[in-house]
Amino acid sequence: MASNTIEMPTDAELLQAQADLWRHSLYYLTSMGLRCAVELEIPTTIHHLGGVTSLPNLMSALSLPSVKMPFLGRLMRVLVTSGVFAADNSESGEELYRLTPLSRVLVHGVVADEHHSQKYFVLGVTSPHYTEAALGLADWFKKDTEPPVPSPFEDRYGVPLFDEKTALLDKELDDVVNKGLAAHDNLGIATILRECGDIFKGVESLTDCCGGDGTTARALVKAYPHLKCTVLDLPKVIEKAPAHDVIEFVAGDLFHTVPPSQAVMLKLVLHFWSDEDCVKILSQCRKAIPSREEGGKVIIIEIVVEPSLGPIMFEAQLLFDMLMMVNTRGGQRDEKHWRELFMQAGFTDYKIVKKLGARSAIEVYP
Ligand SMILES: C[S@+](CC[C@H](N)C(=O)[O-])C[C@H]1O[C@@H](n2cnc3c(N)ncnc32)[C@H](O)[C@@H]1O
Repeated sequence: MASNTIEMPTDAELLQAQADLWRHSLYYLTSMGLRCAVELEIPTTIHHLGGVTSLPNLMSALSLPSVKMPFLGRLMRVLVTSGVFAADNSESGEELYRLTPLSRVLVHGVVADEHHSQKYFVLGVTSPHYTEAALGLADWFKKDTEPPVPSPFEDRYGVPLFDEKTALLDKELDDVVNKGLAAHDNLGIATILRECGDIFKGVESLTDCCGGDGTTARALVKAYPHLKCTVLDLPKVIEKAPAHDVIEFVAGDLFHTVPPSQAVMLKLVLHFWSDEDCVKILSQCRKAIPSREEGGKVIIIEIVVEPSLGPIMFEAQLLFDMLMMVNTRGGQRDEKHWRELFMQAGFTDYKIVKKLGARSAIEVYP
């Protein structure tokens, strides 16, 4: 029977609970502080100032009114605590702010092969549309809907995210999320090649499914010049892809057909799709490759949810899963879940070849 009394924590537990409650209820202010830093272009400005700056120099480089200096100091203090920036003191005792690896990936406008500024990822995921969709979670849970269950985003706005119709909802949002998606997806191919390039060794031909404008394919053929690489994407994307003398661009729909190759790659594709759709996509990929003996395999780069990666990576994976739950019909899967999808699509075996931070490289065999 429900009791109307509650066991009270000790004073020490109560004080800790209060602090934890503040942190968890207020973490959205960390996100908004990060968004503010990106909107003000603080990472790019510190980069232009040589990678290190004092608060007064940052104020003047940002052209902010001097009355706001103490407030900027408070914002920077939170962002230093969350690892976005680093701080130390100069010999004269003045506080200096520096870029960290995190803020370096937020520097915009730098021309370098491997650099893809994550500015638009931050602006997309902290946008009013995303946050409003998340605010509707409780109402969404109460709604009894026939499968396939629309995401809270789709439920709130009547159109899915990353869809032709998203631009009709809000052109600016569509633009930001597409740029954010491209930046997020592109961050990584150089690391993949360095950390587990062996998965491409000996592969004669490869189809990069949903390969966009061919950024990944160009990096692959540069590293493996013998590789015959095909990029499959929707016609509207392929139309705009820059031509390449080795890479073949094919306009099509991966639910209908995948151009045949010895290996097919699905890099950050399946987490957008429901289980049913993933099985359809994987089945098309299986049809496109030869037997395992002939080197046939599907290469998947995705999150494999796993607590053993440690609390920070695990939390990042779970938050990314919540992002997918709120905004798409997809999600992040653990190994058991992946195995079920591979077997349902008719594959016989798989191997997690390498863990790459919060993501993994998986080979799936027919
Ligand atoms: C998140 S995925 C791309 C990830 C990409 N492989 C990467 O790592 O950079 C987004 C891409 O999928 C493409 N796409 C979406 N639906 C598709 C479909 N049915 N057939 C082929 N491509 C599709 C989109 O046009 C977009 O270029």
